[in-house]
Amino acid sequence: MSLALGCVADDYTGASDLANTLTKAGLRTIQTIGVPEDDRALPEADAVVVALKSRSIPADEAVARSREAERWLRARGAAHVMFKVCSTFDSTDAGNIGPVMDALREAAGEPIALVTPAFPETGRSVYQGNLFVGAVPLNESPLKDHPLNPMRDANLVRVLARQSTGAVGLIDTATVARGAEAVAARLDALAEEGKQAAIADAIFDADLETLGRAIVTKKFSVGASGLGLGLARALVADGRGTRDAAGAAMGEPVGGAAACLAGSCSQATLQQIAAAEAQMPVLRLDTAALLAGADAVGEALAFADERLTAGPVLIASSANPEAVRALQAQHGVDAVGHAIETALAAIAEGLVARGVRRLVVAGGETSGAVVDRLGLRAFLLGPEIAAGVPILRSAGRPEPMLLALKSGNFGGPDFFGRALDMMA
Ligand SMILES: Nc1ncnc2c1ncn2[C@@H]1O[C@H](COP(=O)(O)OP(=O)(O)O)[C@@H](O)[C@H]1O
Ligand SMILES: O=C(O)[C@@H](O)C(=O)COP(=O)(O)O
Repeated sequence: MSLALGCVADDYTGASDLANTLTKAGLRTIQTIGVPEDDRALPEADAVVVALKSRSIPADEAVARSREAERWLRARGAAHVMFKVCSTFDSTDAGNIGPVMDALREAAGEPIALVTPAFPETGRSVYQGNLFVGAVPLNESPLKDHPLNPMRDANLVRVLARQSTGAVGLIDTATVARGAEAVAARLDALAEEGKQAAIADAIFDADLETLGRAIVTKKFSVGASGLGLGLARALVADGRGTRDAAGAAMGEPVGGAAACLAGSCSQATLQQIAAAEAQMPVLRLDTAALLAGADAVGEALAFADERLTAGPVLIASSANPEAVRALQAQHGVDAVGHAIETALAAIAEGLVARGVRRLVVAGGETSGAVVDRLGLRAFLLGPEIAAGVPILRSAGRPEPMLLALKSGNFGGPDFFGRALDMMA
């Protein structure tokens, strides 16, 4: 396998989002869960996205896992490795974007890393270093209430500087408008000044194409799906792609029952759960009772047992920001997140034991817990359900499964119904 592009993603939904973008742009892409144990089990690909669950773990562990993934990708020919972070730059001042970026940049031997989370297709744009979510700055968006990493500063030069050991500069929109050579020159100039990272403005896909052309010959970058798009288009223009890569891996229907799980508390997911009430039975977990030791998993599986033969069910822990804060104040942020993720993963395992073969999961950390519990190791890319959310087909499992791992913030109000229709 000689890869045109290698990617290390800090969560599983983010990895499937990026793999979807690369596939649509013309790179045959595989998503692996962690570093694969055996290369021979993987089909030929132009790009591999190694998905890690490293966004909210201690920084030194995130660095170690990311370095291992980067070494694996380089050994398979990836001259450029992109570190995939969230388009809303989800992180805390302790990391993990800064520490992982510092370590991978140094390993690549690059003096400076270009960084941009812009993803115009989903409304994420960067102007003068400030990240906008739709029409509002990041700190005024629903991300200000994220249960694990509330984002309270839209200025990414500042945010990244607090996490990185190096100084951070800016490649502004006027420079990007002058083209790839101007971007490359500005990157060199910032490196000369001693900057080790540069936030790059990008508002439209054309800006990301410029950035992709400017850095495709460098060894390392940091971004969300938009930068993946820019890099993929530059590589395809260079003859490194595959025609008809998109949606090719959907395969035969997998049959079995279908279900949805939601652990995301994002505004988009809360609306999607409300809309799903009209389409399927919905169980809202009693999270206070779960934290107090009640058998929420047993109750959820009993709920599913009574209904699964008639059609899909949705089981959700999701709650509004006030309820999330109240539970966290009582038990602590980490304990709440861990207990709920563990319960949803156990419910997923129970559902699969009951014949579920098509599973939709909302939430990045939640998807990580579920996929790990199910022991899934790699995915092939099927068609796109909504921007940033593809259908995934499990690889290397005797009985294949279809999954959709939805970033909390992605998808329209009808997401769950639409995903189930497309996975039928
Ligand atoms: N009712 C709740 N109260 C507090 N935390 C919750 C609740 N439901 C889920 N969580 C936790 O919130 C976090 C949501 O993160 P994640 O799954 O990554 O969603 P998103 O994709 O929206 O970021 C998880 O750790 C999850 O366990
Ligand atoms: O870039 C994005 O917005 C997504 O790909 C992503 O990383 C999803 O993270 P979650 O919202 O935590 O699922």
